[in-house]
Amino acid sequence: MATYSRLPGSVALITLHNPPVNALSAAVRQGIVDAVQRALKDPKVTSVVICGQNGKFCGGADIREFAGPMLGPPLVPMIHAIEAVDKPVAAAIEGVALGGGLELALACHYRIAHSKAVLGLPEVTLGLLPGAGGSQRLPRLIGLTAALDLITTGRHVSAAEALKLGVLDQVTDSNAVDLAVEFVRSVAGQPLDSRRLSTLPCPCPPDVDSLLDKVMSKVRQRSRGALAPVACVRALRAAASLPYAQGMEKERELMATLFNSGQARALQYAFFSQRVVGKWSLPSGARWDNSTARIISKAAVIGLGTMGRGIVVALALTGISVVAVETQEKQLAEASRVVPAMLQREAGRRRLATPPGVISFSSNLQDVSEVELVIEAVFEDMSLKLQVFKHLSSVCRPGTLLCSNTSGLDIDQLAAVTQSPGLVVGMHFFAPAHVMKLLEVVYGPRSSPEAVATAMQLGKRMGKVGVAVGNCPGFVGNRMLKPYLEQANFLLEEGATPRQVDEALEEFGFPMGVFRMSDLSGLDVGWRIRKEAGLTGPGVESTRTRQGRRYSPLPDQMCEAGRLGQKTGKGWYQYDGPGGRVARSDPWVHIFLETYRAEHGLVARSITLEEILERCLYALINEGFNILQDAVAAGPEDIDAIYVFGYGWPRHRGGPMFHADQVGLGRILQRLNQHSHPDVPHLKPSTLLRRLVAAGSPPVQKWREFINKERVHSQL
Ligand SMILES: CCC/C=C/C(=O)SCCNC(=O)CCNC(=O)[C@H](O)C(C)(C)COP(=O)([O-])OP(=O)([O-])OC[C@H]1O[C@@H](n2cnc3c(N)ncnc32)[C@H](O)[C@@H]1OP(=O)([O-])[O-]
Repeated sequence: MATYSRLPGSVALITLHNPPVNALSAAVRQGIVDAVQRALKDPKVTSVVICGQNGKFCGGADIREFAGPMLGPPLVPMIHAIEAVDKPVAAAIEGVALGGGLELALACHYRIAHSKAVLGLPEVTLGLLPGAGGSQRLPRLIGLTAALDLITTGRHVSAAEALKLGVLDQVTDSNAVDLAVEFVRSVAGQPLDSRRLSTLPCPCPPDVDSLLDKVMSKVRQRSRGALAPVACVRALRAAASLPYAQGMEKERELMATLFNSGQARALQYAFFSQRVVGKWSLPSGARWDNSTARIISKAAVIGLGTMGRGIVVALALTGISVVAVETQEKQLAEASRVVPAMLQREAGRRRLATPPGVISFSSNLQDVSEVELVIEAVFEDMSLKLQVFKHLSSVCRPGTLLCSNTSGLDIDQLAAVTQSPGLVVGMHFFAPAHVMKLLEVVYGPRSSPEAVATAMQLGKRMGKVGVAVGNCPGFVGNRMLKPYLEQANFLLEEGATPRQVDEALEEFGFPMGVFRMSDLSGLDVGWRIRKEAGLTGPGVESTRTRQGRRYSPLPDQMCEAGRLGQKTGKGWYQYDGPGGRVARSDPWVHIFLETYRAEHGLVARSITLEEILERCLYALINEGFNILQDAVAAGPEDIDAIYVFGYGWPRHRGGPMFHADQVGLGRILQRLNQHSHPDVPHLKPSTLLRRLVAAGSPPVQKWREFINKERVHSQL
């Protein structure tokens, strides 16, 4: 709702009440409509201030209402009515003015904000556009070029930047509501025509068409099939070329198309998934709201390879003092040189004046004795990690949390060699660790709630999306990746080319197909893991069935030929040289594949794009169902957040489990059955998938409840 009060000196104060962010729910909209009417009718009122309760102006339209029928007064006429008021109206912005919240402020005649406020039109990130006049008013206020940037990226801006752009009239370090009240009193009675943004022309650069074309091609390239950024550019083209009323008509038309698109539903689901994963729970009953996190101020990182360096930077950026340890002198010297520069660069990118944390470098493990938390990031080798954990357990003071950045090794085994297994968790970062948003927090059967809470809290401080997952080989992300990679290799055996597979996946929306990705991360990473698993290496017979399952030796043979990817200038593609980035098809690979097929008596067949997507994606999704069944992930949102934030799954497709829901569980089951083969266990449909289909394929939002019920009745 919204409350109305009259302050001394003829100012009406309208306060939005809808915790936690005063979203514009039906009740709030009704409250605003009523309060504005009251202010208009009251002859003693000469000016109006709109603010939000509890230091938050407004977080925009109530996203939860999007799923149901539209109730209450619509937003657009409400906003028009505010602009039309003939008494000065000011928005007093504290906390946030986002989406519909900023659109509400743009309808006001003046905008005054607290210096810590954050503003933006992030609708594009929810698959929408600023459809309450924002796409038409903002460019009229700050010019087309700046509006294109804000609206197509959805980025949040600080009050200082908003003031510079011209979004705000004043910024204060003290109380924004008090200042706004004082301000509107001072302008009462003054003409308002020039303050009504809908009446102003849109300031455009002379080469407006070429600017719009350039931005359109940039958003198409960046967003790979996402509809909303394209619609945003179209709405801004209308603002630049049409009178306001016609621009609004275009905005309405575009919004209607977006609103009913599957992409908007997927992006809104992704928004809520990101919040659901913060409310973690463990099978023991420990949860985010009954476990206490420790506040870490001093940490250590062991191992300064690529991952370790990124983790040091991520920690230092939060203001934590970091002891960075590397026992190899050459690597230590290089890290001491590179890490401070990385930190400076990242601090600059985040607009921090100075990097807040202090880093000390050491080659001596003894130097970590005083820290509160250690993150081990040494080479992915179990015996080495066990040695490090044993050593840490004796060097660190009692109570120190010991974390491993392993990408899939057994956390419980590491915990077992320490004196306090309860204080051991996995903190699986993604490269580059100071940039990528995902953090898998891996708990073993003995990890304490405090250790999980601390790792999750630390992840949040670092700006990560932390997802608590159970301990199993590969955890969630890499466990699901395995069948996906496997299918991609099988497709090559059967007649596809790396480019064909990659193009299908890139068209689906991944920033990079599986083979380009593999070239980027290095083919030797998987090779080492397969050697450790006894799947390849000296003495292993070169057959296409290993350990009782279909196996493709193709990637091993690539490594044996020295083709390790970008770092060697050759992999599934060829590059200009070692470290080259531009992938070109390589005739060598085609001959290699033909020779391989001939040797194994395989006849290449033509493979459709549909088959490529089905085999790669449904194998991955099927493993997701197994993961839910095994309770390694608490719900589909956890898996989807992992894939969206760590594995390049297109956000406008919600995540693999959301995608399965959209495609239809019955169809996924039927296609898995069709592609299934006795020696490819990953394609054998999971029991959970079968049970969901048998239960009538409930929507993804109901799966958590379904799984819990099935578990109680021991059906899973
Ligand atoms: C014609 C239409 C045109 C207009 C379209 C729009 O305006 S589209 C909208 C454009 N606006 C946006 O895109 C802004 C979206 N919101 C945000 O970006 C952030 O929430 C924040 C920066 C406002 C606060 O960050 P923070 O880290 O301090 O907190 P937090 O993120 O953890 O959220 C706390 C709780 O609030 C909930 N909730 C939040 N916003 C909304 C909402 N609009 N609605 C409903 N609920 C919302 C959130 O789910 C969570 O609930 P839970 O889990 O406790 O039950």
